[in-house]
Formats: sequence, C-alpha cells, structure tokens
Amino acid sequence: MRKKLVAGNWKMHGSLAENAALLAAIKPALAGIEAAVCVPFPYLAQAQAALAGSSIAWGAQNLSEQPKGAFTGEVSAAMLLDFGCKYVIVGHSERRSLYGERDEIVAKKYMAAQAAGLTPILCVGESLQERESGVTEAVVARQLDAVIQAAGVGSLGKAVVAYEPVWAIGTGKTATPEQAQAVHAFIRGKIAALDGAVADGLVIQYGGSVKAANAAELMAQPDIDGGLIGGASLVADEFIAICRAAAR
Ligand SMILES: O=C[C@H](O)COP(=O)(O)O
Repeated sequence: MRKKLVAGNWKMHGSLAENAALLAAIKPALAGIEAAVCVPFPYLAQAQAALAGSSIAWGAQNLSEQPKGAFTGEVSAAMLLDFGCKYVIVGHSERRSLYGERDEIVAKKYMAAQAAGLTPILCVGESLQERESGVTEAVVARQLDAVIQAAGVGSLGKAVVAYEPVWAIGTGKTATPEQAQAVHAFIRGKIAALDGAVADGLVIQYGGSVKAANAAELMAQPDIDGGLIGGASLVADEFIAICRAAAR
C-alpha cells in the first residue's frame, strides 16, 4: 500500500519571521503525519532547526547537476544533505520554462540527487497549448523517458513523481479529479509496462491549485498519492487541512 505524501513548495516566498510562524503552526498540527516542505536555500537551516525530530521532512527546490567546483550561484546535492534535506524538487515547470531546464539537465539533476541519497521529486506536466493539441501523454512520456533512459526505470523506486499541469499552477484552475487521475494512471501504466513493482510503489503527487477545498476529492483518486502544493502551502490552515485530507 502506497503512503500518500504532501509536500509544500514554498517557491521564492518567506522570511525568517514568516517561516517561523508557519513552521510553528504546522509542526504540532501534523504530528504523526508524513509531510514535507521544500524551502528556499537560505531557509534550510531554519527548517532543519524547527522540524528536526518531527514527522515533517524538508528539502530544496533545485540543485546543481555538478558535484562541486566553479559554478557560481549553484548549490550541490551534498550541500543539501549537510542541512538534513530528504527531498529536492527537480524539473519544476517554472525551472523548465523560465530557466531553460531541458529534459537532459533535469535527468542529470535527478541523478545527482539520487547519487547523494536525496529523494528527487520529479515534476512533469503539459502546458495549456499542449493539452489543447492533444499531446499531454506524449509530453509527460517524453519527460519521464528522459529520466528512465538516463537512470533506469528502477531509479523511480527511490523517487517521487509530481504531475503538474502547467495551466493549473498558480491559476486557481485545478485539473478535475478525473483529468488528474487519467494522467496519473497513464504515468503508472507506462512505468508498469517496464517494471510492475516500481509502478505499484511509486508515489505520484498532483500539483496545481490544490487547496483545502479540493484536496479530499483529488486525494480520493486511486492513482493520486498526495500533492505538491504551492500557494496553499504558505497558509498554515490550508496546508494542514490538505495534509490531513491526504492522510485520511
Ligand atoms: O509546485 C507546486 C506547484 O507549482 C503548484 O503551485 P500552486 O499550488 O500554487 O498552483
């Protein structure tokens, strides 16, 4: 039986004071519930200090594909491990579209994370134009194949996949539970064709305008195993309610 996992992606939000209040609210409320927050790099130490010993893991939103060296502004997997990170998001659509991260670099980052012992949360998903052109499955398959070809299907046994339709991110426009389930089932089926056990165990999160109000319906779908939450993860009551809905 797969365990659901909800992870907050704080994106470029927060301050020491705001984070302290948010972490202090979610920690006791989620006692015993596995969840995670992926915070901006400068706040990793704060998340580590606040959440150590709790059921909430923490992680980052990006990493370098390089292990070390003259790469100004980059952060390595080993550095994330130094701050106790468990997870790192790779291939978020904002990184793909705003920072030109192509499938090949996403696969390298995924492998760098795993080589260091971090669990990558691999984001896949189509744009509105791609959905309207009927190529959703082809896009998601291409994004998955990049990683499968580079790292092998077995690597997904130590990863989380997040399906995030780009048109639903930060727009208030959630995919319907049926739309999301259809793509989640496609992802699991594609992986099952290569390795049934990996597909059965794979946590596939949904991301895109998840809120307390729509979480239960999404989490009730058979192939939705949690969520990757942007805006609502910054609001303690919303994040707590989403995590609780997933844990039910
Ligand atoms: O990583 C999270 C997603 O981009 C979803 O963001 P959102 O919940 O603000 O739509």
